[in-house]
Amino acid sequence: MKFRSAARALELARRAAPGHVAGYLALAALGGIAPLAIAWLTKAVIDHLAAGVMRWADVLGLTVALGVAGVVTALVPHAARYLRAETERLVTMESTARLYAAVDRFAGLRRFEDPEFLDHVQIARSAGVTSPGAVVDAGIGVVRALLLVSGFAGTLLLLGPWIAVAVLLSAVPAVLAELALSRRRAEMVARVGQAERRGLFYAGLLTDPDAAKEVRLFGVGPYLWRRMAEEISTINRAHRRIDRREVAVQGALAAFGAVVAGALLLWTVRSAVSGALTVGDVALVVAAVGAVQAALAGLVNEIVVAHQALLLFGHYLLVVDAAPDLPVRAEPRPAPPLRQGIELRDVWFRYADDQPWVLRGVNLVLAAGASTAVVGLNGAGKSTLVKLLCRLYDPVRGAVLWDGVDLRDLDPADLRTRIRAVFQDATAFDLTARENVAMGDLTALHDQSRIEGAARRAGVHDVLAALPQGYETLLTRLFFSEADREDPSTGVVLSGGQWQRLAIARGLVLDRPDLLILDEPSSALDAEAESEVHARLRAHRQGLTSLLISHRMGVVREADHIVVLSDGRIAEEGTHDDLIALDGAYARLFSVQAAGYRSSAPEAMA
Ligand SMILES: Nc1ncnc2c1ncn2[C@@H]1O[C@H](COP(=O)(O)OP(=O)(O)OP(=O)(O)O)[C@@H](O)[C@H]1O
Repeated sequence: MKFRSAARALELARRAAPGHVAGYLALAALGGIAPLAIAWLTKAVIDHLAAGVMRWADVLGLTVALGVAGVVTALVPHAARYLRAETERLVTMESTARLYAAVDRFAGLRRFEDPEFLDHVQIARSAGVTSPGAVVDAGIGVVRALLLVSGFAGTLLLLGPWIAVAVLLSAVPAVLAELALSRRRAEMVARVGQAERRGLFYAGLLTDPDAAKEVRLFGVGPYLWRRMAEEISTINRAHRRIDRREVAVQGALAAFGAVVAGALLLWTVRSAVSGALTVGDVALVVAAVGAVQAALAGLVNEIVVAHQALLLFGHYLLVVDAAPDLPVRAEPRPAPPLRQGIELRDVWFRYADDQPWVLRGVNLVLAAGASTAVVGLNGAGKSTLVKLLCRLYDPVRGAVLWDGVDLRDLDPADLRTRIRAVFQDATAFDLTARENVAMGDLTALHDQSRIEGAARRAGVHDVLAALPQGYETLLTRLFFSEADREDPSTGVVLSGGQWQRLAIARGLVLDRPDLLILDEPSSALDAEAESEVHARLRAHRQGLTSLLISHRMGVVREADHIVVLSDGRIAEEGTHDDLIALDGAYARLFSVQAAGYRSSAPEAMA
């Protein structure tokens, strides 16, 4: 599993920065060989000097070579650092692009409501995208350390086989102990992952502009901070336990390494005194023992880093490789313009197998060119119906048919070019007014007449045109544009109703969608604005296939066809007059609202 992940990380790096990876690898190899060359050259120079040969010509070549090796050793880390940073940047760019492309490919909403999957996304976004770079870096570090170890171990082998064996064996406990520690650390990281995410959640709340007013007014800041501190303490306790174990284990290993090095030094000096080794050999052994021990420690460290990076990369791969959340046919049919209508045929839906049914056998036809309105109490399933029409979910049973063709047979992206919706909880993008409107159809981004036309239909043009930079004004105080750099106070915050009109403009920027969905489009508007916006929408919807969801019965009554949804079933349907004559749920809802409007204020308050 780990090997497959490592191969994926390397493949990603090879694609993102082939030249940089090759250059970094070459420099790392040079960095692994240069110390060996220096050790051997030093030994040769010392041996010449110790033999009493004082002719400059004899040692000139060696000294120059030593100088060159020294310069290479000095320069390599700097060049390698640059290549390493550049490789990491390019690889992270590629992995980030792949991650967000993969997330964007999920055609539905299921993945975004699965907490376990969201955990993977959170780790993939933060550490996961940098992990392939870390894997490559650690891999190259392993190559360098292996070159160093094998070069110096070979050298020691020449001087006395048992020295090499002793030094290598002395590293075995270190390797095993470090790997065990790394495993423990990885387990700990997985264990505290929840606490870390919760800590981030509290930190986000404490600094979130949207939450700021309630946090302040209700005075819940200290409570949130205490909850965050509890999470941080949990994380710290887990880290502290591992750190203490590491100090104990690494201290013991360092002492053991020093004892082995000391014993070898004693033996080497004694061998030199007895004439079995030269003075140069002593220098070589000292250099080799230090280098092998340092390189083995480096090797273990790189393996540990690679191991942890691969664990994080595992979360990244889970997201990138996740199966589509909605099945899409291998060769989906393009969605044709709507001719007859959309039919929900015996549609059953629930959000998860262990949750109650939200829609229970809904049969409904949205006739092409007609306006349909859906009413019902809170939680009746109206917004869920909208999500099925946009194919953000598939029905659990039954089907939604577009001119008789199951939505599951159509290309979701193609289908969505035919549908526009104004959602109840439309997004306020921290972008300019122009971009906020154009999000409904990006082909209109630079088409002022289309942007303005949509804004006029939604009754928000005058507001947007009067902003400090008109449609180019940023609708946020979180950022400032280049034009505003000197005057960040020009970022504008719209009111709730103005945002809602802007969301309507977004829904109308595509001129004639095949289906226009309006899910509570006017809940934040004042009474005057509401009737004005609905008059415009009515005019715009003439001849369009539209679906309106609203609790405002005065608006609903205008629809060609009205459906009452109750507890996931269609309880009543017909025209306003039909339903009033039926004297059922619709008539009751209508008369309750009408009575509310008619009653005088003091009575209503009583
Ligand atoms: N993403 C979700 N996951 C699980 N349950 C959900 C989800 N969205 C909605 N529900 C549940 O489905 C039911 C229907 O919700 P829905 O939003 O469709 O109702 P609605 O008729 O639009 O209500 P309202 O008038 O309050 O907007 C509710 O019980 C709600 O709790």
